[in-house]
Amino acid sequence: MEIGHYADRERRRPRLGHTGFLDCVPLFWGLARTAALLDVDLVADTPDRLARRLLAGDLDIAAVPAVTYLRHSEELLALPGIASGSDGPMMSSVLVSNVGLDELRGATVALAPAGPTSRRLAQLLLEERYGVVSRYVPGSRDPVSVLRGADAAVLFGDAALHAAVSRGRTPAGPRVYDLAGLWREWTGLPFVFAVWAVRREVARRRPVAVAAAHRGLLAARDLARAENAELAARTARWEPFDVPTLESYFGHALDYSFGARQVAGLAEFARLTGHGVPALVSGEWFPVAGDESTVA
Ligand SMILES: C=C(O[C@@H]1C=C(C(=O)O)C=C[C@H]1O)C(=O)O
Repeated sequence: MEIGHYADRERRRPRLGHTGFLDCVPLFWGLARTAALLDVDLVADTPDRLARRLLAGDLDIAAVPAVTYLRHSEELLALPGIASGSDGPMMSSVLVSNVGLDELRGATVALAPAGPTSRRLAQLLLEERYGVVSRYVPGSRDPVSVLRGADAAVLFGDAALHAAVSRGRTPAGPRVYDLAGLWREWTGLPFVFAVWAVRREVARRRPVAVAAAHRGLLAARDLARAENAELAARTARWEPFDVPTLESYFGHALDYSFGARQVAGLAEFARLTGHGVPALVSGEWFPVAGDESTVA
């Protein structure tokens, strides 16, 4: 009887951490429809906890906040070709505010828990683009109550999308500023909120499994893009967003590319926030999926 086989760590599916927000839904769609879902263990958690769990060895590959990746690029490698960001307004990372941005000097800004990149981007824009120094306090994830006790608040994920969509319908409410949109206007570059990262140690020990998961993610992304209308219609049955909103969010606002322009955007963010520029800028990625000679 092969009891040893059952417990063999190397046969374990790669544990893949995702945020559980709508920005990962197209990937589930593609992973399910290509059957690559059978080759990974999906684990949902908040972006900051995914990063902690990846670094602690509790996950093998995960979508981690860009700021965490920049801080830990010695332990992590980014998978090429895929990230979560946008080249213009993203809709799911926003600053909601009772006043204009240049009126936020000395004002209280509530920062969403669990989304360190959105928080850092908002602070960077306020301080460096608008010359505004505000008082930052911990915020909540509830778009309805988040402005109680604060003049403005950073939201990300589905709560931000909700705020962005409501603003279009009830223009009398608080203003909603799209953080990636403001970044794009300021720098001319796309913004990367999360990269898919693997621990270097896992990449060394299990290159074939990591390459297969990487290929699975790329194929899932491409299939979801090709089937966007159907994806939006199926998702709208369960989410508080209508089909046109989801079609536009999945198909236009979200950008899963991670090529030269996105790397330039990430490098610029690293420079402006005082992080070292990550090695991937000089071409250090996990070996590209599909190139079996580099992963055998
Ligand atoms: C804006 C989004 O990106 C999220 C924002 C993150 C951050 O601010 O650190 C991290 C992961 C992303 O999933 C979103 O999920 O909608």
